[in-house]
Amino acid sequence: MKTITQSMVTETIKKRATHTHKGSFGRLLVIGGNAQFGGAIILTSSAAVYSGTGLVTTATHSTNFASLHARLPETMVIDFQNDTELKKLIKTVDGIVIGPGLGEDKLALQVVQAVFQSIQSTQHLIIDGSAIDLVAAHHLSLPDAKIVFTPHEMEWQRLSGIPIAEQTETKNRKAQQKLQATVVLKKYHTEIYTNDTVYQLKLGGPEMATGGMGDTLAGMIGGFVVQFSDHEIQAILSATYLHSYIADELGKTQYVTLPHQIINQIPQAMAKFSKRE
Ligand SMILES: NC(=O)C1=CN([C@@H]2O[C@H](COP(=O)(O)OP(=O)(O)OC[C@H]3O[C@@H](n4cnc5c(N)ncnc54)[C@H](OP(=O)(O)O)[C@@H]3O)[C@@H](O)[C@H]2O)[C@@H](O)CC1
Ligand SMILES: Nc1ncnc2c1ncn2[C@@H]1O[C@H](COP(=O)(O)OP(=O)(O)O)[C@@H](O)[C@H]1O
Ligand SMILES: [Mg+2]
Repeated sequence: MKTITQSMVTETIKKRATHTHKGSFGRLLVIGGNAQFGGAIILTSSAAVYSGTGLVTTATHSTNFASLHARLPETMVIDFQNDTELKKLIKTVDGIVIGPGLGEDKLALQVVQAVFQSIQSTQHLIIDGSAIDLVAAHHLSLPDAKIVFTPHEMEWQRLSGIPIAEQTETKNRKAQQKLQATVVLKKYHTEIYTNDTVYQLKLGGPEMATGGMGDTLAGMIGGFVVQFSDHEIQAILSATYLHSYIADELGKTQYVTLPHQIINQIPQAMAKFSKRE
């Protein structure tokens, strides 16, 4: 396994060119948040915006509109029950994050199917949380797109069929090859399985064990892949690194680090790494 290094992050987060505008930094659609899990999609959307994504739209349950906008006026919203609007929007974005707080009911399944039917091969698709469980439970065929799965160990067990205690590098690699997608296996010392290489994160710790921490990472990965799309794998590695780097920095003075506190620190951390040689 290759360790993810600081230099991979500095190579990714380049200084922004001057003659640019919001359209230069990616369009991302973030889908999730049912009536019960609205907080998840606020975190994912916020992480995407604070990671520098040019334009973020959130497709969620309409009960979340007011709370989402109160926390994050930078995002646009649509009702994820509106199949026609959703499919129209999918055509206009560079990437999609689907799953945080989506739930697993009939509507959630329909939303995942709509995305799988409409997405194009050039678009990034980050599949997290409930969407991973839906793929596993309904044996959904994966669309032709740049797919990244972000499971925790139990979600990976459901998706790959490998029990947590048997999730070795060899077995995980075999399952990744079968999926032909990048897998960010989240745990203490997260492992990232790509088509060529397995990477390991040597940062992060139990100060991060709070609900919403993975929802936040999904938004960061989405924001990074649409912005730094020339090097998709480096973008994924960099987002994963920064997420835990910020947590460890906060963890020097805090017993726990909350997802929204990590989100607030993303712009500063990106500036710091973009200036490092
Ligand atoms: N504020 C909000 O709106 C929030 C909304 N959320 C949304 O909720 C949805 C469901 O996601 P979920 O992760 O909470 O539930 P699920 O997939 O059943 O996993 C839990 C089970 O797996 C087990 N487990 C074993 N290893 C593990 C590991 N390394 N990491 C984690 N778990 C591990 C674990 O074991 P146990 O705790 O019993 O020891 C337990 O049995 C999803 O859409 C998500 O986005 C959350 O983000 C929270 C904040
Ligand atoms: N003990 C730990 N050490 C390192 N990282 C941790 C630890 N506990 C949780 N994390 C990190 O927090 C995140 C949890 O993801 P996930 O379980 O999907 O959260 P949620 O769905 O509640 O948002 C992952 O990035 C994981 O690596
Ligand atoms: Mg999760």
